[in-house]
Amino acid sequence: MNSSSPDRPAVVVRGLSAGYPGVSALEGVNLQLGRGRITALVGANGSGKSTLFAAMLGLLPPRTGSVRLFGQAPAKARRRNAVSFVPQHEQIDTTFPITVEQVVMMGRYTHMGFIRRARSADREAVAEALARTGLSQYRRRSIGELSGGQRKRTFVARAIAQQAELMLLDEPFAGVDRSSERLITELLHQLAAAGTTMLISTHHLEGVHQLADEVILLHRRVLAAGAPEDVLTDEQLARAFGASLS
Ligand SMILES: Nc1ncnc2c1ncn2[C@@H]1O[C@H](COP(=O)(O)OP(=O)(O)OP(=O)(O)O)[C@@H](O)[C@H]1O
Repeated sequence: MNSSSPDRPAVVVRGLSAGYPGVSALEGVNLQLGRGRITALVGANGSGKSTLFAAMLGLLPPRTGSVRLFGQAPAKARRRNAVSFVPQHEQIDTTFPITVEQVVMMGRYTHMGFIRRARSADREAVAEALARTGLSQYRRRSIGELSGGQRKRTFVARAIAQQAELMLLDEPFAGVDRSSERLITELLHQLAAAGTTMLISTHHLEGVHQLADEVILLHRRVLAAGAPEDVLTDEQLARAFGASLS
């Protein structure tokens, strides 16, 4: 069985420790994500969720341990367009003069050559992603003129247009209205049914049972992982949200 076998996990993280000068954000993290599965990443503020995404994207080198995406190092997996990322709201510069359609087209850059000329397949993928996220009529709008939910949908549309096998979503439900939340949840289920693997960080615990096949409870280390009903118990949540990070 090679690393591209459908039976192999999409993501394998082993003994991962990572952080910043003077900060140990992740310690000895082990996890696996099954192909076509939706996994929710749950943890208190500062528990290391965004750091885990950065390590999985190859943006933060491990201090110890390893991350393998489809058997490859993150940078290599990204070069072959296997990973897309939906950032947190705060990571987006809304003053940048760029339209919804241009943001979504960015999801196609890795499909284009060095010159980045959009072909009909790129334009079709962008039009489809805009339609699936209900944004077709906003395509010429600047992202600074959108509501929080519309802006989040724009970045989900960019990830859809990229057609990657693995999607990482950092707080896709933060600051979005109920209708955007329902639309995004439904879309993520459709993508998973088509084989996309997803890791989704969320503070929105009530929605996790409807959203995810599995949950990882993070508190610098993995406190628990498994089915939502096994992981989201009062006792485990108290450990994750009640404990200090020292
Ligand atoms: N660029 C950075 N430089 C220094 N410390 C950082 C940096 N980014 C995060 N940290 C620290 O690393 C730890 C983990 O932060 P991280 O952002 O990964 O947590 P999080 O679970 O995503 O939090 P939140 O839910 O608030 O987004 C925290 O102690 C945080 O203060």
